[in-house]
Amino acid sequence: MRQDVLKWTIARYFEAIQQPLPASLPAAITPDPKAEDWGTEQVVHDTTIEFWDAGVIVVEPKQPAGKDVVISCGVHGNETAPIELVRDILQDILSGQLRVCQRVLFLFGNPLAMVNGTRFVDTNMNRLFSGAHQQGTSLEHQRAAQLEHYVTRFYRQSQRFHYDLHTAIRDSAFEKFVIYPFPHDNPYRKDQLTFLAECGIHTVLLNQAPTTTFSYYSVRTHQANGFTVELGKVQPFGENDMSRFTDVDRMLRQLISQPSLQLPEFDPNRHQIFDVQRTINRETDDFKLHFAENVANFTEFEVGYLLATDGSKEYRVEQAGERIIFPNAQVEKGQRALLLVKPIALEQLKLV
Ligand SMILES: O=C(O)CCC(=O)N[C@@H](CCC(=O)O)C(=O)O
Ligand SMILES: [Zn+2]
Repeated sequence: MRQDVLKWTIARYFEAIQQPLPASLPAAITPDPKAEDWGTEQVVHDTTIEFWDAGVIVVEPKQPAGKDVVISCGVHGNETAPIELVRDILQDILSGQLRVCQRVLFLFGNPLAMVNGTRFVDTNMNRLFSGAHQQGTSLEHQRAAQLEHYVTRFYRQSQRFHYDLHTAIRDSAFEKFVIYPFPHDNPYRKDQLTFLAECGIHTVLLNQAPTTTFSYYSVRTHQANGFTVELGKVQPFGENDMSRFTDVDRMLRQLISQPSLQLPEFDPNRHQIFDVQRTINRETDDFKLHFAENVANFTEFEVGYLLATDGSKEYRVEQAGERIIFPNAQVEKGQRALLLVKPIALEQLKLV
């Protein structure tokens, strides 16, 4: 009996970093010491599946149809729904049930944090891309550098995609949404918005500045169509309602198994767009949010409402319609503790 590819990832990663596995882990990630390993390469239906590293799996059809697709998950270790979704797609490829015609790089981002059941171990890995990993030596710094290296080694053809799958810490008024990384002078893509809508994702946040996230890295460095994709709320392994993700699962499978994806016409009414107005970084030890833990992403407060204090500095709602995203008072100093977004009309975007 073969190990499943997720359990194999955990076993391989812990071998590589020469650390013992914790005695008790969730069943979904507990390696079976007696099970057969995947080795370094498998061939299924004329497609080679290469195991470049723990959690770094390249699917290489004999005659690729033109797209290079990166699908990553587990950059935050406790965001389990995307990890289970990617595992299931991979299992179907490895068993021959899903025939792939595009080149695909699957990544399980942070196996150490997956085992810990935490967002990260030493530091938030999704702040360490575009070279930021050079400023430290933790395992997360090392892993971010390796992930950049593997993405660089993978991208070869000109049509490039990267869907970095996450879940949010809080509930969200719009359960699924994406962060569209800052495109610099490039237009927003109608076909990508339509693909996302077919995934059941109709809410889009436009980031208006460079960041050190994984998706921005692929967009900026490799000219990929890339997104941070938020698929609901963090849950422990085995407790996700995977029926919430059937559209995402179906569209990712179509993307990698069809030579040319048949999408409906672009329809502006399918998308609601938010512009990031303000990014509030934590500056002091005394950063506080002035609303409850259970207040959902996209909640709107009245103008003047005191959202947060950072030492003596106050952050209030400045404009009608501002909504909160990703509030987190526990972030390291210098990191983003809150985003404020506002709806904008799709007509205002440069679209192609
Ligand atoms: O729910 C939260 O507070 C965070 C969820 C999450 O991990 N979001 C990503 C967004 C990355 C981006 O801005 O593209 C993150 O914070 O890394
Ligand atoms: Zn995340």
